[in-house]
Amino acid sequence: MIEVEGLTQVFGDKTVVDDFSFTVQPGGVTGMLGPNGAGKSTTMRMIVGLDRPVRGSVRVNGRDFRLSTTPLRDLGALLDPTALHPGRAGRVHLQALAATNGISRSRVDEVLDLTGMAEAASRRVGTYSLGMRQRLGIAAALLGDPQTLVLDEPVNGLDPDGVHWVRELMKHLAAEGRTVLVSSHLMSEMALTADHLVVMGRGRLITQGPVAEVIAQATQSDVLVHSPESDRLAAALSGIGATSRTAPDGALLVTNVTAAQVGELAASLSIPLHELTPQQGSLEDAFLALTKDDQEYVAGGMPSDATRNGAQR
Ligand SMILES: Nc1ncnc2c1ncn2[C@@H]1O[C@H](COP(=O)(O)OP(=O)(O)OP(=O)(O)O)[C@@H](O)[C@H]1O
Repeated sequence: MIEVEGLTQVFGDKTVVDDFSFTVQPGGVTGMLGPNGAGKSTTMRMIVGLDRPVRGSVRVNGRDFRLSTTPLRDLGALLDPTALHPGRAGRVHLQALAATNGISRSRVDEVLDLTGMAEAASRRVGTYSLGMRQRLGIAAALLGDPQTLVLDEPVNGLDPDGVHWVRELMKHLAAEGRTVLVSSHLMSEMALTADHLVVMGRGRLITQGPVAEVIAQATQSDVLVHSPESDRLAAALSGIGATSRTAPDGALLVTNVTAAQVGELAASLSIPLHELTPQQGSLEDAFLALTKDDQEYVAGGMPSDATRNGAQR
């Protein structure tokens, strides 16, 4: 378990992590989401003890991780895959880590196999692609067979096969009862991988909870209804406080009501239904809604026709 309490970090005159508290439970994958510059990496660096917070505390499995005498066994981290010695072979990098942490050489070969890096292990890290560096970083995080993992953007640079592999690996590690905290900008990936979410913006907690709850809290859920008597149904739905709007194909999109209530109401009035489908927002919808006031880096709109025409002249 990771317990973060009142964590605060200041760089210059900017408070980049601000009284941030959250808990990561074992046995599941917790996704940390936030816009660019929200403070995710800074928070992760403080969790793994690379940076000292100005205020607040972090406990990993009930203890201050910075005092650990077996750090790689307690917590495995992937933070910056580019921060590797370019002249060293991948295997040598892992062997050096293993030697300073009392981990056997055979474990190095195990994690190289596990991450698909065995063949490239004798090549210098400087020749690796970003995806290969990520795999080596994940191999290093797994070296001590740790109870807790902190992974900052682990799928960055990986091909679809690699993304799938990381997803399955994280789920597998969590199913073994480990604690897994992961950040990613890929919402579709997070929706498939995470059980819980911690959403942050401008260094502060926006919300945390199970993925379905976070999505439900931030998005409007509609019920899609197809009926040959949609006008009569819409009138009846309005009588029980639901709001309906008509889609271009004639379907009703109904809010403030469950699919079961729509079905029961239709049955009680003998209104036939051809379709009754609950529709939930996506994690991306929820993320955009939750962080809309906390985006620091907002792109300009698409070039307007006027601009494009002007450019052509
Ligand atoms: N060592 C540092 N010195 C000064 N400012 C820093 C330092 N590290 C991070 N920052 C600033 O802290 C803020 C949070 O950065 P951080 O990298 O933690 O955000 P993030 O949520 O991980 O962003 P991204 O999604 O873009 O990776 C940013 O404004 C960043 O410029």
